[in-house]
Amino acid sequence: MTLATTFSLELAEKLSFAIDDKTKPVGSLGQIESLAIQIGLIQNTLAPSVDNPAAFVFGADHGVCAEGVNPFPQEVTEQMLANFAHGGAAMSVFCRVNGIKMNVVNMGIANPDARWANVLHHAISNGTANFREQPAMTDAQSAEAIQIGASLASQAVEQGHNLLIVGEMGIGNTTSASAILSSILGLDPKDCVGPGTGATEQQQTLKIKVIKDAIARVASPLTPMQALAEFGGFEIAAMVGFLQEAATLKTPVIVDGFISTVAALIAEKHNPGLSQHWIFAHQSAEPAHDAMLQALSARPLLNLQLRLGEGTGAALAYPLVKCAVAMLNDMATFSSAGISAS
Ligand SMILES: Cc1cc2ncn([C@H]3O[C@H](COP(=O)(O)O)[C@@H](O)[C@H]3O)c2cc1C
Ligand SMILES: O=C(O)c1cccnc1
Repeated sequence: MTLATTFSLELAEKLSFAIDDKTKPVGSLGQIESLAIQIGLIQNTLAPSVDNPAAFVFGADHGVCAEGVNPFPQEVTEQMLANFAHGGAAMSVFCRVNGIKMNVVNMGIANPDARWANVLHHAISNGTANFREQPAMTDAQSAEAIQIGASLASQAVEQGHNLLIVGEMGIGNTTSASAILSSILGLDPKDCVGPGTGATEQQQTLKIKVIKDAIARVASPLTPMQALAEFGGFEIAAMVGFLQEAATLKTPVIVDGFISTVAALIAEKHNPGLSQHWIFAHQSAEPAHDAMLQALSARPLLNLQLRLGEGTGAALAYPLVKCAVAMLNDMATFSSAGISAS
Protein backbone atom coordinates (compact mmCIF):
# COMPACT_ATOMS: atom_id res chain seq x y z
CA MET A 1 0.00 0.00 0.00
CA THR A 2 1.42 3.41 -0.93
CA LEU A 3 1.12 5.89 1.85
CA ALA A 4 -0.76 9.12 1.46
CA THR A 5 1.44 12.01 0.43
CA THR A 6 1.65 15.12 2.58
CA PHE A 7 -0.50 18.06 1.59
CA SER A 8 0.59 20.84 -0.79
CA LEU A 9 1.58 24.02 1.05
CA GLU A 10 0.78 26.04 -2.06
CA LEU A 11 -2.77 24.66 -2.21
CA ALA A 12 -3.20 25.34 1.53
CA GLU A 13 -2.33 29.00 0.91
CA LYS A 14 -4.72 29.22 -2.08
CA LEU A 15 -7.56 27.67 -0.07
CA SER A 16 -6.95 30.07 2.81
CA PHE A 17 -6.88 33.02 0.43
CA ALA A 18 -10.12 31.89 -1.27
CA ILE A 19 -11.88 31.61 2.10
CA ASP A 20 -10.55 34.95 3.37
CA ASP A 21 -11.94 36.59 0.19
CA LYS A 22 -15.50 35.41 0.97
CA THR A 23 -18.06 37.99 2.10
CA LYS A 24 -17.47 37.64 5.84
CA PRO A 25 -14.94 38.88 8.37
CA VAL A 26 -11.76 36.81 8.19
CA GLY A 27 -12.04 33.70 10.38
CA SER A 28 -15.69 34.32 11.26
CA LEU A 29 -16.81 30.85 10.20
CA GLY A 30 -14.37 29.35 12.69
CA GLN A 31 -13.89 25.63 12.42
CA ILE A 32 -16.03 25.47 9.26
CA GLU A 33 -13.17 27.32 7.55
CA SER A 34 -10.47 24.89 8.67
CA LEU A 35 -12.77 22.02 7.73
CA ALA A 36 -13.16 23.37 4.17
CA ILE A 37 -9.38 23.76 3.89
CA GLN A 38 -8.85 20.21 5.18
CA ILE A 39 -11.24 18.73 2.63
CA GLY A 40 -9.68 20.75 -0.21
CA LEU A 41 -6.25 19.48 0.82
CA ILE A 42 -7.38 15.87 1.12
CA GLN A 43 -9.00 15.93 -2.32
CA ASN A 44 -6.12 18.09 -3.62
CA THR A 45 -8.39 20.69 -5.20
CA LEU A 46 -9.68 24.24 -4.75
CA ALA A 47 -13.20 22.95 -5.49
CA PRO A 48 -13.83 19.85 -3.36
CA SER A 49 -17.00 17.79 -3.52
CA VAL A 50 -18.74 15.69 -0.85
CA ASP A 51 -22.08 15.18 -2.58
CA ASN A 52 -21.90 11.39 -2.80
CA PRO A 53 -21.39 10.08 0.75
CA ALA A 54 -21.31 6.45 1.83
CA ALA A 55 -21.25 5.06 5.36
CA PHE A 56 -19.81 1.69 6.31
CA VAL A 57 -20.91 0.11 9.58
CA PHE A 58 -18.68 -2.84 10.50
CA GLY A 59 -20.18 -5.42 12.88
CA ALA A 60 -18.50 -8.21 14.85
CA ASP A 61 -18.64 -10.09 18.13
CA HIS A 62 -16.12 -10.15 20.97
CA GLY A 63 -14.96 -13.15 23.02
CA VAL A 64 -14.34 -10.85 25.99
CA CYS A 65 -18.14 -10.68 26.49
CA ALA A 66 -17.72 -14.00 28.35
CA GLU A 67 -16.25 -11.96 31.22
CA GLY A 68 -19.56 -10.15 31.84
CA VAL A 69 -18.04 -6.73 31.11
CA ASN A 70 -21.07 -5.32 29.30
CA PRO A 71 -24.68 -4.86 30.31
CA PHE A 72 -26.24 -6.13 27.07
CA PRO A 73 -26.04 -9.75 25.91
CA GLN A 74 -23.88 -10.63 22.90
CA GLU A 75 -26.94 -11.56 20.79
CA VAL A 76 -27.67 -7.82 20.50
CA THR A 77 -24.91 -7.52 17.88
CA GLU A 78 -26.80 -9.88 15.57
CA GLN A 79 -30.16 -8.31 16.45
CA MET A 80 -28.78 -4.88 15.60
CA LEU A 81 -27.43 -6.11 12.25
CA ALA A 82 -30.99 -7.28 11.55
CA ASN A 83 -32.24 -3.85 12.64
CA PHE A 84 -29.79 -2.16 10.23
CA ALA A 85 -30.94 -4.53 7.48
CA HIS A 86 -34.54 -3.43 8.10
CA GLY A 87 -33.62 0.26 8.26
CA GLY A 88 -34.68 0.76 11.90
CA ALA A 89 -31.49 1.76 13.73
CA ALA A 90 -30.50 5.33 14.66
CA MET A 91 -27.80 5.14 12.00
CA SER A 92 -30.34 3.97 9.41
CA VAL A 93 -32.54 6.96 10.18
CA PHE A 94 -29.73 9.54 10.19
CA CYS A 95 -28.33 8.19 6.91
CA ARG A 96 -31.76 8.34 5.27
CA VAL A 97 -32.37 11.92 6.44
CA ASN A 98 -28.96 13.05 5.18
CA GLY A 99 -28.90 11.15 1.87
CA ILE A 100 -26.01 8.91 2.94
CA LYS A 101 -25.73 5.46 1.35
CA MET A 102 -25.46 3.06 4.29
CA ASN A 103 -23.52 -0.19 3.96
CA VAL A 104 -23.46 -2.80 6.71
CA VAL A 105 -20.66 -5.35 6.87
CA ASN A 106 -20.69 -8.53 8.94
CA MET A 107 -17.02 -8.97 9.87
CA GLY A 108 -17.70 -11.97 12.13
CA ILE A 109 -20.59 -12.24 14.55
CA ALA A 110 -21.13 -15.17 16.89
CA ASN A 111 -23.81 -16.81 14.74
CA PRO A 112 -22.02 -18.09 11.62
CA ASP A 113 -25.31 -18.74 9.80
CA ALA A 114 -26.77 -15.24 10.01
CA ARG A 115 -27.27 -13.65 6.58
CA TRP A 116 -29.24 -10.65 5.31
CA ALA A 117 -29.65 -9.72 1.66
CA ASN A 118 -28.39 -6.17 2.23
CA VAL A 119 -25.61 -6.94 4.73
CA LEU A 120 -22.21 -7.63 3.18
CA HIS A 121 -20.86 -10.91 4.51
CA HIS A 122 -17.12 -10.90 5.20
CA ALA A 123 -17.07 -12.91 8.44
CA ILE A 124 -13.54 -13.84 9.51
CA SER A 125 -14.76 -16.19 12.27
CA ASN A 126 -17.66 -16.46 14.73
CA GLY A 127 -16.35 -13.71 17.01
CA THR A 128 -12.90 -13.06 18.42
CA ALA A 129 -11.30 -15.06 21.25
CA ASN A 130 -11.48 -13.79 24.84
CA PHE A 131 -8.45 -11.50 25.06
CA ARG A 132 -8.12 -11.93 28.82
CA GLU A 133 -6.95 -15.48 28.07
CA GLN A 134 -5.43 -15.39 24.58
CA PRO A 135 -4.96 -13.06 21.60
CA ALA A 136 -8.34 -11.89 20.31
CA MET A 137 -7.22 -12.51 16.73
CA THR A 138 -4.36 -14.27 15.03
CA ASP A 139 -2.10 -11.98 13.00
CA ALA A 140 -3.54 -13.59 9.86
CA GLN A 141 -7.14 -12.83 10.93
CA SER A 142 -6.24 -9.25 11.75
CA ALA A 143 -4.47 -8.81 8.40
CA GLU A 144 -7.47 -10.30 6.56
CA ALA A 145 -9.92 -7.95 8.31
CA ILE A 146 -7.67 -4.96 7.51
CA GLN A 147 -7.57 -6.05 3.88
CA ILE A 148 -11.38 -6.36 3.71
CA GLY A 149 -11.80 -2.85 5.11
CA ALA A 150 -9.27 -1.52 2.60
CA SER A 151 -10.92 -3.16 -0.37
CA LEU A 152 -14.37 -1.87 0.66
CA ALA A 153 -12.97 1.68 0.82
CA SER A 154 -11.38 1.31 -2.57
CA GLN A 155 -14.59 -0.11 -4.11
CA ALA A 156 -16.59 2.77 -2.63
CA VAL A 157 -14.21 5.32 -4.15
CA GLU A 158 -14.32 3.49 -7.50
CA GLN A 159 -18.13 3.73 -7.36
CA GLY A 160 -17.81 7.50 -7.09
CA HIS A 161 -18.27 8.09 -3.37
CA ASN A 162 -16.32 11.24 -2.51
CA LEU A 163 -16.87 11.20 1.25
CA LEU A 164 -16.89 8.18 3.54
CA ILE A 165 -18.19 7.58 7.04
CA VAL A 166 -17.01 4.87 9.36
CA GLY A 167 -18.92 3.27 12.25
CA GLU A 168 -19.28 -0.02 14.11
CA MET A 169 -21.53 -2.42 15.99
CA GLY A 170 -20.19 -5.03 18.38
CA ILE A 171 -21.34 -5.70 21.91
CA GLY A 172 -18.27 -5.59 24.19
CA ASN A 173 -16.21 -3.44 21.88
CA THR A 174 -15.71 -0.57 24.33
CA THR A 175 -13.66 -3.01 26.44
CA SER A 176 -11.63 -3.93 23.40
CA ALA A 177 -11.16 -0.26 22.43
CA SER A 178 -10.12 0.65 26.02
CA ALA A 179 -7.51 -2.13 26.08
CA ILE A 180 -6.03 -0.94 22.76
CA LEU A 181 -6.01 2.66 23.97
CA SER A 182 -4.29 1.69 27.24
CA SER A 183 -1.67 -0.34 25.39
CA ILE A 184 -0.90 2.20 22.63
CA LEU A 185 -0.79 5.33 24.77
CA GLY A 186 0.61 3.58 27.86
CA LEU A 187 -2.28 4.80 30.00
CA ASP A 188 -3.51 3.17 33.18
CA PRO A 189 -6.51 0.94 32.27
CA LYS A 190 -8.62 2.78 34.86
CA ASP A 191 -8.21 5.98 32.79
CA CYS A 192 -9.30 4.19 29.61
CA VAL A 193 -12.52 2.56 30.82
CA GLY A 194 -16.01 4.01 30.93
CA PRO A 195 -19.64 2.93 31.06
CA GLY A 196 -20.00 2.03 27.35
CA THR A 197 -23.66 1.05 26.95
CA GLY A 198 -24.23 1.59 30.68
CA ALA A 199 -21.86 -0.67 32.64
CA THR A 200 -22.30 -0.37 36.41
CA GLU A 201 -19.42 0.65 38.73
CA GLN A 202 -18.92 -3.04 39.43
CA GLN A 203 -18.81 -3.90 35.72
CA GLN A 204 -16.37 -1.05 35.10
CA THR A 205 -14.10 -2.38 37.86
CA LEU A 206 -14.29 -5.76 36.13
CA LYS A 207 -13.47 -4.15 32.76
CA ILE A 208 -10.34 -2.60 34.33
CA LYS A 209 -9.32 -5.96 35.85
CA VAL A 210 -9.83 -7.79 32.55
CA ILE A 211 -7.69 -5.24 30.70
CA LYS A 212 -4.97 -5.33 33.39
CA ASP A 213 -4.87 -9.13 33.19
CA ALA A 214 -4.69 -9.03 29.40
CA ILE A 215 -1.86 -6.48 29.40
CA ALA A 216 -0.01 -8.56 32.04
CA ARG A 217 -0.54 -11.70 29.90
CA VAL A 218 1.16 -10.03 26.96
CA ALA A 219 3.93 -8.57 29.17
CA SER A 220 6.06 -6.76 26.55
CA PRO A 221 5.14 -3.45 24.91
CA LEU A 222 3.20 -3.90 21.68
CA THR A 223 3.26 -2.12 18.34
CA PRO A 224 -0.13 -0.59 17.37
CA MET A 225 -0.79 -3.49 14.97
CA GLN A 226 0.14 -6.02 17.68
CA ALA A 227 -2.24 -4.29 20.11
CA LEU A 228 -4.96 -4.55 17.47
CA ALA A 229 -4.49 -8.32 17.09
CA GLU A 230 -4.18 -8.89 20.85
CA PHE A 231 -7.22 -6.93 22.02
CA GLY A 232 -9.09 -5.83 18.93
CA GLY A 233 -12.13 -6.94 17.06
CA PHE A 234 -12.65 -7.82 13.42
CA GLU A 235 -14.69 -4.62 13.00
CA ILE A 236 -11.89 -2.48 14.49
CA ALA A 237 -9.33 -4.07 12.17
CA ALA A 238 -11.63 -3.51 9.17
CA MET A 239 -11.95 0.17 10.15
CA VAL A 240 -8.13 0.45 10.32
CA GLY A 241 -7.80 -0.84 6.74
CA PHE A 242 -10.71 1.31 5.59
CA LEU A 243 -9.20 4.49 7.06
CA GLN A 244 -5.74 3.76 5.65
CA GLU A 245 -7.00 3.04 2.15
CA ALA A 246 -9.33 6.05 2.02
CA ALA A 247 -6.39 8.31 2.97
CA THR A 248 -4.31 6.79 0.21
CA LEU A 249 -7.17 7.41 -2.24
CA LYS A 250 -7.50 11.08 -1.18
CA THR A 251 -11.02 10.55 0.12
CA PRO A 252 -12.06 12.16 3.42
CA VAL A 253 -13.56 9.94 6.10
CA ILE A 254 -15.74 11.17 8.96
CA VAL A 255 -14.79 9.14 12.03
CA ASP A 256 -17.49 8.46 14.60
CA GLY A 257 -17.01 7.93 18.34
CA PHE A 258 -14.86 6.08 20.87
CA ILE A 259 -14.45 2.77 19.07
CA SER A 260 -14.00 4.24 15.57
CA THR A 261 -11.40 6.66 16.96
CA VAL A 262 -9.40 3.76 18.37
CA ALA A 263 -9.12 2.43 14.80
CA ALA A 264 -7.89 5.89 13.75
CA LEU A 265 -5.37 5.88 16.63
CA ILE A 266 -3.97 2.52 15.50
CA ALA A 267 -3.68 3.67 11.88
CA GLU A 268 -2.12 7.01 12.82
CA LYS A 269 0.44 5.44 15.17
CA HIS A 270 1.25 2.90 12.44
CA ASN A 271 1.58 5.58 9.73
CA PRO A 272 2.12 8.97 11.40
CA GLY A 273 0.48 11.83 9.49
CA LEU A 274 -2.42 9.83 8.08
CA SER A 275 -4.95 11.32 10.51
CA GLN A 276 -4.96 14.62 8.61
CA HIS A 277 -7.23 12.77 6.17
CA TRP A 278 -9.93 12.12 8.73
CA ILE A 279 -12.62 14.37 10.15
CA PHE A 280 -13.43 13.65 13.79
CA ALA A 281 -17.19 14.00 14.11
CA HIS A 282 -17.78 14.40 17.81
CA GLN A 283 -16.54 13.99 21.33
CA SER A 284 -18.24 10.97 22.81
CA ALA A 285 -19.59 10.83 26.35
CA GLU A 286 -17.24 7.87 26.87
CA PRO A 287 -14.71 9.60 29.18
CA ALA A 288 -11.47 8.31 27.62
CA HIS A 289 -12.41 9.59 24.16
CA ASP A 290 -10.99 12.97 25.09
CA ALA A 291 -7.47 11.59 25.75
CA MET A 292 -7.57 9.77 22.45
CA LEU A 293 -8.68 12.86 20.51
CA GLN A 294 -5.92 14.86 22.17
CA ALA A 295 -3.31 12.23 21.26
CA LEU A 296 -4.50 12.64 17.66
CA SER A 297 -4.50 16.47 17.91
CA ALA A 298 -8.09 16.19 16.71
CA ARG A 299 -10.73 18.87 17.18
CA PRO A 300 -14.11 17.17 16.99
CA LEU A 301 -16.95 19.07 15.31
CA LEU A 302 -19.70 18.26 17.80
CA ASN A 303 -20.14 17.57 21.48
CA LEU A 304 -23.65 16.20 21.92
CA GLN A 305 -23.02 13.70 24.72
CA LEU A 306 -23.55 10.88 22.23
CA ARG A 307 -22.54 7.40 23.36
CA LEU A 308 -24.03 5.14 20.73
CA GLY A 309 -21.53 4.41 17.99
CA GLU A 310 -22.80 2.82 14.73
CA GLY A 311 -21.53 5.94 12.90
CA THR A 312 -24.33 8.11 14.29
CA GLY A 313 -22.11 11.05 15.28
CA ALA A 314 -20.48 11.00 11.86
CA ALA A 315 -23.84 10.94 10.06
CA LEU A 316 -24.93 13.91 12.22
CA ALA A 317 -21.72 15.79 11.34
CA TYR A 318 -22.15 15.28 7.58
CA PRO A 319 -24.36 18.41 7.09
CA LEU A 320 -21.56 20.52 8.61
CA VAL A 321 -19.06 19.00 6.19
CA LYS A 322 -21.45 19.66 3.30
CA CYS A 323 -21.89 23.28 4.38
CA ALA A 324 -18.11 23.80 4.73
CA VAL A 325 -17.60 22.66 1.15
CA ALA A 326 -20.56 24.71 -0.14
CA MET A 327 -19.11 27.77 1.61
CA LEU A 328 -15.86 27.32 -0.30
CA ASN A 329 -17.55 26.60 -3.64
CA ASP A 330 -20.61 28.85 -3.62
CA MET A 331 -20.09 31.88 -1.39
CA ALA A 332 -19.56 35.23 -3.11
CA THR A 333 -16.23 37.02 -2.81
CA PHE A 334 -15.86 40.66 -1.76
CA SER A 335 -15.09 41.66 -5.35
CA SER A 336 -17.86 39.58 -6.98
CA ALA A 337 -20.47 40.94 -4.56
CA GLY A 338 -19.17 44.52 -4.63
CA ILE A 339 -18.72 44.60 -0.83
CA SER A 340 -15.95 46.71 0.72
CA ALA A 341 -13.28 44.52 2.29
CA SER A 342 -12.33 47.08 4.93
C1 LIG B 1 -29.23 -1.75 21.40
C2 LIG B 1 -27.82 -1.28 21.15
C3 LIG B 1 -27.53 -0.61 19.96
C4 LIG B 1 -26.22 -0.16 19.74
N1 LIG B 1 -25.68 0.48 18.70
C5 LIG B 1 -24.42 0.72 18.97
N2 LIG B 1 -24.08 0.23 20.17
C6 LIG B 1 -22.78 0.43 20.78
O1 LIG B 1 -22.61 -0.32 21.96
C7 LIG B 1 -21.62 -1.33 21.86
C8 LIG B 1 -20.44 -1.07 22.75
O2 LIG B 1 -20.77 -0.96 24.10
P1 LIG B 1 -20.41 -2.11 25.17
O3 LIG B 1 -18.93 -2.28 25.13
O4 LIG B 1 -20.90 -1.54 26.46
O5 LIG B 1 -21.13 -3.35 24.75
C9 LIG B 1 -21.20 -1.32 20.40
O6 LIG B 1 -21.97 -2.24 19.70
C10 LIG B 1 -21.52 0.09 19.97
O7 LIG B 1 -21.61 0.25 18.60
C11 LIG B 1 -25.20 -0.34 20.68
C12 LIG B 1 -25.49 -1.03 21.86
C13 LIG B 1 -26.80 -1.49 22.10
C14 LIG B 1 -27.10 -2.24 23.37
O1 LIG C 1 -18.58 6.72 21.42
C1 LIG C 1 -18.92 5.62 21.00
O2 LIG C 1 -18.67 5.29 19.84
C2 LIG C 1 -19.63 4.65 21.92
C3 LIG C 1 -19.75 4.89 23.26
C4 LIG C 1 -20.40 3.98 24.05
C5 LIG C 1 -20.92 2.84 23.49
N1 LIG C 1 -20.78 2.63 22.19
C6 LIG C 1 -20.16 3.51 21.41
